[in-house]
Amino acid sequence: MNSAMAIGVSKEFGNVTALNHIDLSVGRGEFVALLGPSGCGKTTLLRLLAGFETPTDGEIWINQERVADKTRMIPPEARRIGMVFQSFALWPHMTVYENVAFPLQYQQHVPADYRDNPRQRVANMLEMVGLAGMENRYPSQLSGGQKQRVALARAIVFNPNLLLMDEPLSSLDAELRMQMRKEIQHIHRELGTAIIYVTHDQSEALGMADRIVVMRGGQIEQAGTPHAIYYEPQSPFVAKFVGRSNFLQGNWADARTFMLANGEGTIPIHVSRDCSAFHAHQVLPVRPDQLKLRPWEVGSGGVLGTVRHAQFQGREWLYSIRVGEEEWEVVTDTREPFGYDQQVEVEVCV
Ligand SMILES: Nc1ncnc2c1ncn2[C@@H]1O[C@H](COP(=O)(O)OP(=O)(O)OP(=O)(O)O)[C@@H](O)[C@H]1O
Repeated sequence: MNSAMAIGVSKEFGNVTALNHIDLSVGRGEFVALLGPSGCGKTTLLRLLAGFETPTDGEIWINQERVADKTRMIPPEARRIGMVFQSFALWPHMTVYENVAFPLQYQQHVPADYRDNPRQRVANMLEMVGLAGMENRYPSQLSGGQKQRVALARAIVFNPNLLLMDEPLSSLDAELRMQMRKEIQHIHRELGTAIIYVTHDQSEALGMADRIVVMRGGQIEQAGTPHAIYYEPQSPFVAKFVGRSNFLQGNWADARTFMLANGEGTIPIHVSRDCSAFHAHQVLPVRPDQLKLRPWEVGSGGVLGTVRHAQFQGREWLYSIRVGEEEWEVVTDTREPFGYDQQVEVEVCV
């Protein structure tokens, strides 16, 4: 069962192709993050799902119903979806109560009990987002974090099947963002509502989503679990865009053996995952935490590196290691730090 589907969806604005044949399916209760650089089409896809735009081609399905194609369009209020935007979009002349209760009047699929007892329902929602008792305040009397909680309560009050969130935390400060992430996860667990969450912040996507859809130039570049996106990127773009990557230079001897160019000779690296997307580039993508350091021992036959920079980060050390002509980034939790110019053996664990 799906909460939302885009089938072959394209969207053109004049001669700009914002989306190019997108296929996306979001399961019941699934938390999907749309991640990608500015202009890749994330917001356009969300607006098509919401019903603010019509696709140029393809179909949109919400809750097993075809809600849009190039000839027909079911309006947003009939789609049973809640929405939260970066800008909060609260009505300034309405109290918190009136803002949150509003969808109970204008949405088309509202359980009768909520429509008949809006006070109780709004109070429950405000409690869920940590704003119990604030019904009579106006938006101008709230902090940024509180406004976004009101927007969240308003988005979920009518029991939507799908929640669309467009960069909901990007106007909040760093500490509040971390706190709100937990609250969004909590709400997701409590309600079991499917969420499609647009962000260009990879740590939000990695930290919260069940599945990440990485977009680029109006297309889906890769979709998968946060773990798969991070450790099994299928293109140089994903390897660079999500987290940091070293691209080790060498040659692919076969599908699982990368011959690392190391000074005069080569060192074979056995790779346990599919890296076929990188064969043509003759590189091996390696995360900074997939490299391990040891003091160098003559005759070890390993990869020789020299420490160029070392930064203490609290729980871990961040190193730049010179290997031949390249500089690799390494993150380790080694207790005994390595010093500047020290020779180390670098183990590649992929
Ligand atoms: N109403 C519009 N008219 C013309 N072009 C548009 C319109 N809306 C979006 N675009 C273009 O479509 C492309 C995708 O835009 P979109 O807003 O979906 O990207 P995004 O990934 O959400 O970017 P950001 O992270 O900066 O918000 C961009 O090239 C944008 O300029």
